[in-house]
Amino acid sequence: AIYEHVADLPGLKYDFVIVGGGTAGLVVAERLTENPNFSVLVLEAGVSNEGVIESTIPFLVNELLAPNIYEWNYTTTPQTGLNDRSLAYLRAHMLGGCSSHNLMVYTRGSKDDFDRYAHLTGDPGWSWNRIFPYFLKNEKWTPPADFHDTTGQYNPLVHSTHGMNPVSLNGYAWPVGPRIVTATQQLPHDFPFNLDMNSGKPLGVGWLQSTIGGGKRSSSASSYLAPFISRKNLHVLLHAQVTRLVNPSHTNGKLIFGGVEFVQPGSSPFTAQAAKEIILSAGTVGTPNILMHSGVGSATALNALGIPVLLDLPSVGQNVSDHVSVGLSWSVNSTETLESITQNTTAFNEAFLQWNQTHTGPFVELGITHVGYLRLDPHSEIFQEFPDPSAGPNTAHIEMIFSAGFSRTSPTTPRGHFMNIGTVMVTPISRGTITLNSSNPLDPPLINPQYLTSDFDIFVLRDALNRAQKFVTAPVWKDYIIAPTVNIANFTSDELDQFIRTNAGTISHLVGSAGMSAPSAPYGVVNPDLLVKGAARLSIIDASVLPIVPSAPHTGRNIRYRREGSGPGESEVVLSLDLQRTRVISTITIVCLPMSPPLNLRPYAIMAI
Ligand SMILES: Cc1cc2nc3c(=O)[nH]c(=O)nc-3n(C[C@H](O)[C@H](O)[C@H](O)COP(=O)(O)OP(=O)(O)OC[C@H]3O[C@@H](n4cnc5c(N)ncnc54)[C@H](O)[C@@H]3O)c2cc1C
Repeated sequence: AIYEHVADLPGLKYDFVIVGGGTAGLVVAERLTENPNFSVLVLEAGVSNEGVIESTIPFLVNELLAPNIYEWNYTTTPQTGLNDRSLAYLRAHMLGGCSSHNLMVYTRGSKDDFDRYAHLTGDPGWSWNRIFPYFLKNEKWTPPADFHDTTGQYNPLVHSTHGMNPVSLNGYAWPVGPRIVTATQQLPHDFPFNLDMNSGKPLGVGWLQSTIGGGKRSSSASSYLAPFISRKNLHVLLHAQVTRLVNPSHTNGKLIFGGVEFVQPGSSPFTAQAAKEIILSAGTVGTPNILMHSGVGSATALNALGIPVLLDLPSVGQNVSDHVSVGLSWSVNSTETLESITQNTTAFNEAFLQWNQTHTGPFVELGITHVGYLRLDPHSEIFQEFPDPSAGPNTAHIEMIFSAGFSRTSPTTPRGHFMNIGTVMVTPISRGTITLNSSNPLDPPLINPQYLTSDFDIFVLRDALNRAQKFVTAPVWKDYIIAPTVNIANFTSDELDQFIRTNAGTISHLVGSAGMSAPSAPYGVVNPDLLVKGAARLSIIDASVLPIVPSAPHTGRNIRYRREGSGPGESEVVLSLDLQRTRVISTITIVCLPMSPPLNLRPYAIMAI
């Protein structure tokens, strides 16, 4: 059952208390309560997703991505890499978490990404092959809303029709879609067509797959909570903001928390008890925030704020990474673009009516038709300076998101009809932090992703924009594209950098603030079984445990590394040596490496050279 007021709960003693009813939290709540002997309480700070039409109708999601009650309404610290701009940092404040308001792009990442997690943690359970059955268990492949023939648009062999969360190809045919496929045929070397980017080998351009079924959003709330809400052993309390973990004790040298403290609006704190385990799933921002307010984090930082230190884990809140994006658009010689709806009230109302009546029409999706994954040129000069941070040769540095126009309109959106290519840097070297601003757990933490503070990251975005321009040179665009909205073709490299730093944003994929590492690693927050290091009966299950953001590839074959220096917490220098290990190609300084996983796996493997 879902409760609004703590007084309505039958009690506050459960086997498991799950902190955060978001993307991950509700999945684990469902799995645990399959066992009728387990009782589970989910504490969610936000509101219900029920009846929130903007969360159900895919096309309307943008309405949720503005300051409102469905949002934590965070802002990053000023970002030096973005010319000191602060960005809104979107985090859902509702059941289902970010799966209730994200852009529903369904990409699993590459085989390399998961194999790197396995290697980093020493746990083969994280490898692609071992995770793959869980993709299938999660995914319920569903026909698109328009029931079009999907032959040649995906590979059925890597999908499942028996999972929990409906996934589908686009259910509305924007005319730009087939043209994008033609462009891949005309420029096959640069933009090969990929039948299915969710096969573990995402390189190329393929048809978008979305967490949408029957024209409606699939979220953890719709797929993992709603069908099971009548389970007697599953209780969800809304408007319950967890402030800290309390009642600490020690058993066998391990820290155990006896309770979870939370508040409801205007209330004094309550404490829920977990007989078996406390499971943190408050997300990449929320989870480290709760840990630090509970005395788990860097002793130095906690002491400075007067928070009693219970467990010195310096990696808490460190090592965060994210995907940074910047887009280009072109006016087009067609009226069948997203603007035909977003800039026309009558058409908008008709589309709304059509969705309401039949769950068909343009509202069943976002107008993103394809996604592309590309690698930098292996001979690119940037690899003289930086080791390749991608997870391997099947992994992209660049993601491209192709849309049938502007999905959002603002006063600055030009009027007319457009095609958009969003480019995303998906293998960042920049690393940032989530830290506390005060000792009050109700104060928002400081979110500092340090976007574009590595020259590698800005290089990737420069390259990505050039690729986007290359894409529109395919003959298929001759009678379609009229002109770019911003012509960057003659920009100098410095001008291009300025364009990026002034316009780049985030696509809200922050990870790493409670990263997993091998049990023996001198950094990390959780072990590969997701139990917190140095604690018992406390686990973390959300995106904060991913030590490196999955990209959705690698030229470093010829590079070897050696570490110099490095005491815990110090910065260290990584030398890049040539294949014969006789010549230093470059050096990079990695700050806090002892608390972070290496940017590239191989340095650790061959550290001893
Ligand atoms: C706008 C946007 C677009 C995105 N687009 C995509 C996409 O297209 N495809 C994709 O794969 N990924 C996308 N992502 C990323 C993806 O949605 C997230 O990485 C993922 O949902 C994170 O899941 P999580 O379980 O870690 O955290 P969340 O889903 O954020 O869950 C955390 C939950 O904990 C709750 N919580 C936090 N603090 C507390 C507290 N103190 N007490 C109680 N409850 C608390 C929150 O309210 C929330 O419900 C997008 C994200 C955003 C924001």
